[in-house]
Amino acid sequence: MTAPIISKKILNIVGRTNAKYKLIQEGDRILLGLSGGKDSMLLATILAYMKKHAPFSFDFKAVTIDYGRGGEYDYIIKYCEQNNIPYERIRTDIYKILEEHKREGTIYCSFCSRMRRGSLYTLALEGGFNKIALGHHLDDAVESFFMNLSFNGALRSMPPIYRAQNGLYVLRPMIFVRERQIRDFIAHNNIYIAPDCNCPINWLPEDKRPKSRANTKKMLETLELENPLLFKSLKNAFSNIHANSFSDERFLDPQES
Ligand SMILES: Nc1ncnc2c1ncn2[C@@H]1O[C@H](COP(=O)(O)OP(=O)(O)OP(=O)(O)O)[C@@H](O)[C@H]1O
Repeated sequence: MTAPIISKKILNIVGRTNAKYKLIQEGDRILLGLSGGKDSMLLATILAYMKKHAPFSFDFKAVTIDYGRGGEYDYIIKYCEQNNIPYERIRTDIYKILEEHKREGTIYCSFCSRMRRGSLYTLALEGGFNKIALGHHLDDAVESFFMNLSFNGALRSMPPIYRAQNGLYVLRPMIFVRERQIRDFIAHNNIYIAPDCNCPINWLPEDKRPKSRANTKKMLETLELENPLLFKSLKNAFSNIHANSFSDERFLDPQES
C-alpha cells in the first residue's frame, strides 16, 4: 500500500510553522490526539511523514480517547497499521459523565473537551511524553477567535504552542492550514472518516446540539465570499497584536500619580 499523498502546500505550511515556533524538535516524545476525524487523521499522516523525512529524530504515538459509548474505531486502527503510526485506543467513561451532568449549548463541548484533555495529559505524563499534538487548523483558530469575541467577551484564539501548567507542551502544527486543504487531502487519498467523527455532540438530538460554532462558521463563509483575503489577513493579525490599543490596563502605560 502506498502512503497517502500530502500536498507540497500543506507540507510547506507545517514545515514553516514547525521551524518558526520550534514545535517538534530532536528527541521529543509526542502524544497525538487522534479522534478519527479528518484533521487529526491528516496530522497523524504528517507526523509519520516527518518521522521518516525530517532531519531530526523524534517519537510519537497516536491515541484515541474512546468516550465509552461505542463508535467506529476499526478504520482508525487499520489506517494506523497501514501507515506505520503507533496507535492505542483508550477507553474512558467520559460519555457517562457527560450524561450525568446534562449540559447544553457550547458548555457541552467545553466540558467534554476539558475531560478529554485531562485524559490526554494523564496519558502523556504517565507515558513519558513531553508534548501533545492536536489537529486544530486555521479555520478552528479563526472560529474560536470570533466565538470568544462574540460570546465570551475575550480577545482570545489558539496558539501554535503553549506550555500547560503540568509542564507539557501542547502543539498545533496545522494551525496555519486551511480546513479546505484538509478536506482535499482526505478526498484525494480516498480516506474513510466516520460520518459522526465519534464526537459526542453528534449523538445529541438535533435541537440540543450547540449552534454557536456552526453559526460562526456560516458568518465567516459569508464574509470570506465578500473578502477572499479574510483568512490571510486574520492569520497575519494573529501575529500582529497591538495589545495597548484596547482597554486592558495590563497593557497600558502606567501614569505617574
Ligand atoms: N476522542 C479524541 N481522542 C483523542 N484526541 C482527540 C479526540 N477528539 C479530539 N481530539 C484532538 O483534539 C483536536 C481538536 O478536537 P475537535 O473536537 O475540535 O476536533 P475537530 O476540529 O473535529 O478535529 P478532528 O477532525 O481531528 O476530529 C483534534 O484534532 C484531535 O487532535
